[in-house]
Amino acid sequence: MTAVPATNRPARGLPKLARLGLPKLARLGLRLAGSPRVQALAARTPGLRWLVRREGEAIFDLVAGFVHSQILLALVELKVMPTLRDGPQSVTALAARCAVPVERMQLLLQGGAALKLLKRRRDGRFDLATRGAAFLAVPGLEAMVGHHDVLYRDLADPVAFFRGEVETELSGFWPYVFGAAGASDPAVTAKYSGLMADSQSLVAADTLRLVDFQGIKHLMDVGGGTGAFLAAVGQAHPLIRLSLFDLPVVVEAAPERLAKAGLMQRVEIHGGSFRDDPLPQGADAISLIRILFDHQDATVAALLAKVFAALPPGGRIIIAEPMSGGARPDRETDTYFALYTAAMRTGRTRSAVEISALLAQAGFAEIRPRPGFRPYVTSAITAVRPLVASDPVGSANPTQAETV
Ligand SMILES: CC(C)=CCC/C(C)=C/CC/C(C)=C/C=C/C(C)=C/C=C/C=C(C)/C=C/C=C(C)/C=C/C=C(C)/C=C/CC(C)(C)O
Ligand SMILES: C[S@@+](CC[C@H](N)C(=O)[O-])C[C@H]1O[C@@H](n2cnc3c(N)ncnc32)[C@H](O)[C@@H]1O
Repeated sequence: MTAVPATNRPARGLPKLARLGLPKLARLGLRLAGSPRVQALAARTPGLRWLVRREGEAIFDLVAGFVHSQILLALVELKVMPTLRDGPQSVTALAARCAVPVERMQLLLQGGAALKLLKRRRDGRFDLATRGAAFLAVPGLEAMVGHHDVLYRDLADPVAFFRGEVETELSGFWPYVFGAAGASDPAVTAKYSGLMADSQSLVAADTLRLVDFQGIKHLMDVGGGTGAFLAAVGQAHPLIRLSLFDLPVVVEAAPERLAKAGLMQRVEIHGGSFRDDPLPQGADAISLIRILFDHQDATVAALLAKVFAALPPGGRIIIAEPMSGGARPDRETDTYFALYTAAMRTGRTRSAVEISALLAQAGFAEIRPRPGFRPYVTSAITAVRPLVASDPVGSANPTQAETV
């Protein structure tokens, strides 16, 4: 007989269930939950009925989630929610406005009300519900949902998707991800930069809450788009000098935004590619906001090495983006963002542990993950270039192009 270590031995006198040990208890739980007879019995048992209903609803939500998303997409495309901002409307009025047959409009509005985006009034008219109003108030969210048809098509055959057999549409959707060459058309770039900038305000707000910017004299935002994050930092911290670095075609639209924010006196704008060009020196902090998850590990390692080289000893790096829950899978980031970045084919939603390892490899110290209070908006990690030079483990060679 194998000896059981004293710490693993169940104490004498414990009830029989506890003596089974936790793993065995968990297996027993699975057997019970997975038995149709136990399910039926629980559904008839007064103290357990709520559990059956709650679990059933949770499972049904998974089954029906894609239908919910399509109801949301139709409401967004038909602009039903903004229309109802001004007050309730009848089904026939909305049907005429949206060019949808009355019966189908009823179906859509009833579905929207069931999802609590709309409210069905006693007189049969439909109104905006609190959740619908909150949805409209999230900057950029309507536009984000509006482009989900692309991801939806990429996931239409999920097994083929997970086998890596789908030529994803999303892989061609964000032109800048593939380097300067992919972002040469100013009209196309303006559309994508706009989508990013609109959805930036919550990210900036949460990053400013998660990260202490005190002591920073000069912040450079690498991949900072048209300057939305810098504008938020500049307004919150009036003494920080600011630099923006992004592709030349992207930064073209930055002066307009930064001038509107009254920040032109404090900002330097640099057009360049972090793949091909060195990063400008002089900032004592560099931020990478929603950058790493666009790229594969080799590109990220090369970029972090460049950031390390551009910072003075004691300089800080600030990373913010939605992160995988890693050992504790997260409902939003390990589903939506993980599949989204996988569909881009160059991207990956990394956990704080994975990003920390890449930072350590680049030579950074004092690596501090700062879990977001709503991880689907962002989490953050900060680190410091050590005062004493140490040999970074990673290579500083930038990758020229991502192999897709
Ligand atoms: C008391 C009474 C009667 C009423 C009270 C009313 C009241 C005050 C209710 C509370 C309402 C309230 C304050 C709600 C607040 C809701 C908020 C702030 C919701 C925020 C939601 C944010 C969401 C859903 C964000 C989603 C973000 C997405 C989908 C981002 C996607 C980003 C992508 C795909 C980025 C891609 C970049 C790339 C390509 C990978 O590089
Ligand atoms: C997902 S967006 C994030 C923009 C902004 N930081 C935000 O959170 O809204 C990625 C940004 O990285 C920039 N980018 C991509 N490749 C780049 C490169 N090689 N050099 C500089 N910037 C690049 C894009 O132009 C884009 O603005």
